[in-house]
Amino acid sequence: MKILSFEEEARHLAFIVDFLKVFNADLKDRQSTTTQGILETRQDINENISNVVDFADGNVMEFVQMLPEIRRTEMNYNYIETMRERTERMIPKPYFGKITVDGEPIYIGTGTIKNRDNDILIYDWRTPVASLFYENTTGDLSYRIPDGSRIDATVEQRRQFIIEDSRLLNMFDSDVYIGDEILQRMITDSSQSKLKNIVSTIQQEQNDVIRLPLSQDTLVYGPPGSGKTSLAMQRIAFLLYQHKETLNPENILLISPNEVFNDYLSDVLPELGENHVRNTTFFRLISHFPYFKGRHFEHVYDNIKRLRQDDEGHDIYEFKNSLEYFQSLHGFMKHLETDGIEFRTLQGENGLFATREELVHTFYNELGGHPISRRLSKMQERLLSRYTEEVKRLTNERYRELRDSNKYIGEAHELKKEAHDFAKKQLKTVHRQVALFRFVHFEKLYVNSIYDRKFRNMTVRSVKENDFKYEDIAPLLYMYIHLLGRHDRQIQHVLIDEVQDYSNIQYYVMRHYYRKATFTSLGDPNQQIHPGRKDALVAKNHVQKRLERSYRSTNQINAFLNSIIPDSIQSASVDGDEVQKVQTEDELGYVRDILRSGEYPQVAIITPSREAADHYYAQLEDEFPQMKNLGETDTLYNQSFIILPYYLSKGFEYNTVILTDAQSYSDSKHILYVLASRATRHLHLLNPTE
Ligand SMILES: Nc1ncnc2c1ncn2[C@@H]1O[C@H](COP(=O)(O)OP(=O)(O)OP(=O)(O)O)[C@@H](O)[C@H]1O
Repeated sequence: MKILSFEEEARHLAFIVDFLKVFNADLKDRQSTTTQGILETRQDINENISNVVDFADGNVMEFVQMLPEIRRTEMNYNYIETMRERTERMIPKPYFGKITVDGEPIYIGTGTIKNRDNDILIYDWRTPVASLFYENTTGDLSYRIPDGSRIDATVEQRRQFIIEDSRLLNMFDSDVYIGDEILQRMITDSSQSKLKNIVSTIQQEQNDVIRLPLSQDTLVYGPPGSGKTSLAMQRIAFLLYQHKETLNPENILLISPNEVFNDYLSDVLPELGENHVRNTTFFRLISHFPYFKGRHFEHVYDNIKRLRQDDEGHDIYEFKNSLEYFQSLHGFMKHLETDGIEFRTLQGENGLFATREELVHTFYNELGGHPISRRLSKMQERLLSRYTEEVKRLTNERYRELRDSNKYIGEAHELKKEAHDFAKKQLKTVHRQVALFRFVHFEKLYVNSIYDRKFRNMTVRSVKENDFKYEDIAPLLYMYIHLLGRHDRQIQHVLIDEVQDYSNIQYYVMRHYYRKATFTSLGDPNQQIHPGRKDALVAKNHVQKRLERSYRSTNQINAFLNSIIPDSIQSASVDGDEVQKVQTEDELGYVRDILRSGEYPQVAIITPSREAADHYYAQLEDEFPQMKNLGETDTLYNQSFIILPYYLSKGFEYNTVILTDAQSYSDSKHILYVLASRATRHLHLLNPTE
């Protein structure tokens, strides 16, 4: 094996860059020819084959004959577009690593590039063989291929490159340096405020998770900064690559703690060559079901605030999220097969449409042999046809009235229309109730499922006042999804970030709704900021992985985190400033000085409440127009100066974090832990408890 010198590697890079540039220019040419081709074919269709396809004319055949050609041209166009985008993206940094495997050099980058002879010049990081790079060592190793078997290989050399603007700046052989120089460099690089693409420095324990099979449910726990979110992104990119033929971005869903995550996704995925992955929050699940339209549910942020202020709400929150209630809910729903179902009486403007008793009778006596979801859909069918009949009957009745009364003049068809509109209006509410399954009284069922009297009465009040709490969402959805058999059919893989925020019942709502999907769930029990206690997640049949090392914050910040929760973090980071604990009468003045100093590229001011955030913003916005006051539904986080209430800061990181009024977190070490771990370099705590 020949070991290339720095100069030889630089020459190789120059050759690859030239190749990519020529390839890119060629693709651009081909793109314009293909666009022209598509335009000409379209024009041809327009001119020569009439728009109104006429079977008698025989031009249908002509059109059909052209279809494969059109499809081929469009596929060709898509291929050219992908490759053009890929080469353009890769010119400044074609690859970041190299391994020599059984004598053959393999360069690794963010996409595969082949020459005209089909030789691979650069391997996509997601190819099976590239996995060897992430073993972070040399010697006799093996890698897994898609059919699950393993191939033995000897890695003779592992090299990392620093390439910027198409120039080789440095290179490291991992067997020469102890530790990972590039990782250190990446960690210390605070110039970027965006979530980074960590593809060049994925660590072995992270690589293991990224490359787990799609069919595998996985639960990953790891301390703050251990790369869980980054890993989720890399895993999405990996799965999409490995299952190109069967998996599209629309088949993957990321469930994250807040809306701001959209921005994160759009930062990283395109760099990895992927886009259009769907992102949602648990709260947004309710909007999938029109049944719940008009019901007011407390948002998770308000829930956290309320529980922190008020001891009263804890009991019921904990009860509704407990495994015990969840298990009893199963029993309750099973029992509904034979007894206990609740319906609403349906009442039109013109009188009774269907009584509760009648519906119960149909459910148990006429349809009792079917599973519940089938019974309910059959009932809906029947009620809808009764509705149609009733509209007909009412229309005729009204028509006769109109016709016979000498008050109304008009043609017969006008009177008929008026009569029909009248009939529909009379039954509008009924129709809505039937269409949305509101004849099933889910709220009452929910109340009945609560065996504790005190909690049941409290829930009755919430239902009456249309003031549902955050903890009501999961049981209601769970019942709804189960009893009606509602499932999403498109999503094949779900990634849940911050999974510690969900109770078992919430988790299983997501599992059941996305029934066709496997899950990668990532979190950290130490970052549970909800004031209520929760049982540990029961993750049956999940592979459980633990990440140990943390890459985000300086050793000093990590030591501070360990002082809050002992032994919670293994720092794989660098040294920085001491954590600043400041007692001051003038917090605003302190913050202002930091912002004015110009020393900090990105500062997050984290406040204990929305009101405090608004107050700071009002005081600072004139002097610092680049400042952003992050709102609850904002999707923009990437700002040099940002103010945000503590509950919005989950999952993100900022170069400098200032915690104002830090003593307000003395009730929860977990909150303090989460907030402090947002800082990558500098952490200032204003007025913490001593
Ligand atoms: N292998 C790696 N190479 C370089 N940087 C890394 C690596 N893994 C993680 N990081 C960096 O560490 C930081 C934290 O990563 P990330 O946000 O994914 O962690 P997390 O586990 O989701 O944290 P939290 O639990 O606090 O939300 C990011 O800046 C990320 O780029």
